[in-house]
Amino acid sequence: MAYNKKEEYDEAVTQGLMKNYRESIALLGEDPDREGLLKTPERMAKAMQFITQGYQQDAQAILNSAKFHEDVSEMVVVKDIELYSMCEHHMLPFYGKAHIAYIPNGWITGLSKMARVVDVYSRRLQVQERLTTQILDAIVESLQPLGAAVVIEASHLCMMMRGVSKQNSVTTTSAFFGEFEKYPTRNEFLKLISSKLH
Ligand SMILES: Nc1nc2c(ncn2[C@@H]2O[C@H](COP(=O)(O)OP(=O)(O)OP(=O)(O)O)[C@@H](O)[C@H]2O)c(=O)[nH]1
Ligand SMILES: [Zn+2]
Repeated sequence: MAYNKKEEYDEAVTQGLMKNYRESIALLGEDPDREGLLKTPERMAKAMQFITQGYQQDAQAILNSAKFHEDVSEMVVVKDIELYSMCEHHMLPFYGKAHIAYIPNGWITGLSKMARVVDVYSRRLQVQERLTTQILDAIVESLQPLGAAVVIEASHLCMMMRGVSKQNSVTTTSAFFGEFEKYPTRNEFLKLISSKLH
């Protein structure tokens, strides 16, 4: 399965979405037959299928595809993983960064798989809180670690382009498991992700 690039689109879904988007463009007062808009319903249909391709992807399959036995028990942190998701209330984007950590308990996974799991759950209709816990739960289920943590910082276009129109608010959500429920470990992680050193 292509993780990063959706190359195949379901024909029936594409046709259905195209019909809807053509109607939407007309309802919004535009001319769907104007040259610049002629291909727009098809582009939107493909873009939306790309943005929601996470429904067809399996986080466990991804994490387990590069799962290695390793006797280490030091904290692994992958920070600043960029994410783009869609708020389920307005179907407008929210975007930001995810920071993930875990303490292995016999198993590690490929570092890139963390970022792929972020994509699997970001590319759906989401709320930031659920996105955060789904990523955590996937890591816990696959690796059975001593601890795991996920922090997401994101800006929501539904709060920026419309509604309360607040341009600078950033929402932070977090989810902790095991060792990270204790303060020393949690604080070490929070300190590491706030550090500017790479
Ligand atoms: N908890 C949570 N809320 C979100 C998220 N994304 C958007 N929202 C909020 O979902 C809420 C939906 O509220 P409603 O009152 O039903 O919708 P609305 O009238 O468009 O609300 P306003 O955005 O305040 O204009 C808003 O407060 C949004 O800010 C998210 O990821 N998590
Ligand atoms: Zn919204």
